[in-house]
Amino acid sequence: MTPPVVLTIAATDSGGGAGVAADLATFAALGVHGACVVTAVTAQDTLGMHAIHRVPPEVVAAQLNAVLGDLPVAAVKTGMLGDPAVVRLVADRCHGLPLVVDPVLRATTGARLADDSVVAAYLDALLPGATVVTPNTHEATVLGPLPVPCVRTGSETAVDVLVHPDGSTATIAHDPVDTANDHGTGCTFSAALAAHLAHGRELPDATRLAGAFTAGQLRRGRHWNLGRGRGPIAHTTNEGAPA
Ligand SMILES: Nc1ncnc2c1ncn2[C@@H]1O[C@H](COP(=O)(O)OP(=O)(O)OP(=O)(O)O)[C@@H](O)[C@H]1O
Ligand SMILES: Cc1ncc(COP(=O)(O)O)c(N)n1
Repeated sequence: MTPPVVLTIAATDSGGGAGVAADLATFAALGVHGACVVTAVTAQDTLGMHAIHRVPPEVVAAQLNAVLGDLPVAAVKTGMLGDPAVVRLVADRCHGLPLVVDPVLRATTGARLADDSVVAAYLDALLPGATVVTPNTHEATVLGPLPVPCVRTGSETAVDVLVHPDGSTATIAHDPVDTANDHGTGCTFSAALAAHLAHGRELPDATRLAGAFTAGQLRRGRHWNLGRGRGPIAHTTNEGAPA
């Protein structure tokens, strides 16, 4: 059967932990075809961010035209956008589709990935038309209350709270995993959420399944030894390499 298509609009991470690499691996694991629109190229490893090269907005627009003009996109996920013009462009092209916005403002390693103009564009243009927003604790503080559903993800506590615009909440708890290999966790969660929405699941169900998948991948990679810093969450689902 032809799989649903999910589009990620995000940046690359040369270390393969976060961004587009995490999203496409998650899509493959969850049975959807992944398309990708690249917003920036980052030189990054488990220790930190070394360089960021933004893709010009007109090239981001050309990628969006190519994907949206050809593929039957069932859901979209956004990661690092990094430029207010790109935030507005994504709002213009993607509102109306199931849209998961992971409002990436800084990396776990501390690097700032969005300035005040990007935050303003999120609040003004992109977030109001999102299906769901997935801020971590820091992002939720910066963005404040939102007019759309949010999943406030619980780094390390593994307790996620789905907050509806009317203030009602649903709490979803997973078994916490004790690990330092968590680079790319938020990307994995938001990509999994988009994949489950593309499969037709309702938001509460998709949220629960995305959290369970992410916790499972953290567990899978908890003893891995990749890099000298915070290692990546597992992006494989089958370590059975050819014999
Ligand atoms: N230690 C952990 N054990 C189990 N689940 C976890 C753990 N840390 C995070 N999670 C789960 O992973 C998902 C993503 O949450 P998290 O808060 O880490 O995102 P994030 O802070 O946006 O990540 P990132 O900093 O990578 O962008 C949530 O479902 C959360 O409950
Ligand atoms: C390209 C890119 N996208 C997103 C993140 C955030 O992920 P994390 O918080 O795990 O560093 C990142 N570091 N790099």
